[in-house]
Amino acid sequence: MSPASSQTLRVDLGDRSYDIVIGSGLLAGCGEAIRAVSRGKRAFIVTDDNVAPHYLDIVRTSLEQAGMRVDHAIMPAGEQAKSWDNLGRLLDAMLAVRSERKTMVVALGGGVIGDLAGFAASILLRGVDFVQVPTTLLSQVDSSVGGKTGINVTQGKNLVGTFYQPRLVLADTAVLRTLPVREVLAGYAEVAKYGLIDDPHLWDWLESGGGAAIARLDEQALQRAILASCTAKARVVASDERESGVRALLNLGHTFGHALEAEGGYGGPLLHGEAVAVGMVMAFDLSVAMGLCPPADAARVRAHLAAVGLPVVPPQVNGQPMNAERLLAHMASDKKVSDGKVTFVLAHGIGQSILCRDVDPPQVLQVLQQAVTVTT
Ligand SMILES: NC(=O)c1ccc[n+]([C@@H]2O[C@H](COP(=O)([O-])OP(=O)(O)OC[C@H]3O[C@@H](n4cnc5c(N)ncnc54)[C@H](O)[C@@H]3O)[C@@H](O)[C@H]2O)c1
Ligand SMILES: O=C(O)C(=O)C[C@@H](O)[C@H](O)[C@H](O)COP(=O)(O)O
Ligand SMILES: [Zn+2]
Repeated sequence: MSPASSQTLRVDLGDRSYDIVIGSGLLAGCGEAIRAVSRGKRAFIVTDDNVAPHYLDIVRTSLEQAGMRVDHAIMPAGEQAKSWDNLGRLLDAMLAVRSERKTMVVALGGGVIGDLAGFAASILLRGVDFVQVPTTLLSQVDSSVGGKTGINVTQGKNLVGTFYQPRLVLADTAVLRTLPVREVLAGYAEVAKYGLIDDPHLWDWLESGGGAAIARLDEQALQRAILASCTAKARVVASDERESGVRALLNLGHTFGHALEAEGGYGGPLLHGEAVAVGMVMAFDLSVAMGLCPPADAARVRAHLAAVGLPVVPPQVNGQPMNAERLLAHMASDKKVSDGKVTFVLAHGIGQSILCRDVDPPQVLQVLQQAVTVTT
């Protein structure tokens, strides 16, 4: 199945361990690989209406050639698909074709489809297996690995969901050729995140041309970025699957970012990766304000993300700057809140992220106020 150039990583979770296969041109042979980890001979593909015209047939045909019966559902594209309504519709569609306990759910799409289909798989018939076939850079470097599934609700981002690991991840870099540039850059923000958390060499490479190479979809650069990100994520997930400690570092930029997404409206002005880019800049600004991080490192983060074409300040909404107090209020629903206090992911510098509970809300507010003012 795997083209000669593919690479395989393992996520080590005992009897729930699984492979991440990374390579160009994997889709055509995905049926055999999925059949090999399936308990039965049925598959249910979940995809969206942008991905379906490009890749549904090739995946369906490959699964059928591997001897599987295939059903599918096509969800609306975009962040708004991660909702109660769409979860209900998807479960109805799965039940309408009498999906069985041995049916394999195939999440064919970006992080939205992965999160939604993974959540549906985790509760359908009290849990059926699923595989991730990520089709965006963001999902190949981050969301397809680690088993976080979920939807957005009125109270906040990803607040309802499960930890539920896939049986296999197949990341075919060839599918990134049809991805809009803006989406490539949004995925790039999560790659940069891995450099900023604990891999200064990755960051140096990104800054010194690796980032530009990824943005123009250079194959070697893509594979290096996906491999580095997935290796880091697999290691963290294996040691702290349910985020009782170190996994929270993968949330760098997300406490701010999720607040920006919630305030802008899901499917609003910022894609998830864009919100993470702005959020990482804010996390570094807060680290500087708290005397934890040299200002030069925060300046490098801002300059590099801006240079590749990512936003580094919050956008305006309906011609108005975002409201800093409201952004702060959104942070109170962060999943890293305990005893009423948010644990922030801050940094001593590039590649030196830390978890910090001793953060003064007024200091956070000041960083937010400064950031929203820049947009006016
Ligand atoms: N579970 C996790 O660990 C985790 C990690 C990071 C992000 N996420 C979640 O992932 C979501 C963001 O995922 P995303 O950035 O992949 O967005 P997405 O799933 O919305 O995909 C982005 C857009 O690209 C289109 N698309 C996908 N693949 C394509 C292709 N190959 N060619 C052309 N168009 C294609 C989609 O239809 C969509 O319009 C957010 O909801 C975020 O919360 C989850
Ligand atoms: O896998 C993780 O852990 C992450 O934090 C990865 C993030 O990129 C991702 O956006 C995740 O969904 C955020 O998790 P949440 O628990 O804050 O919703
Ligand atoms: Zn993320």
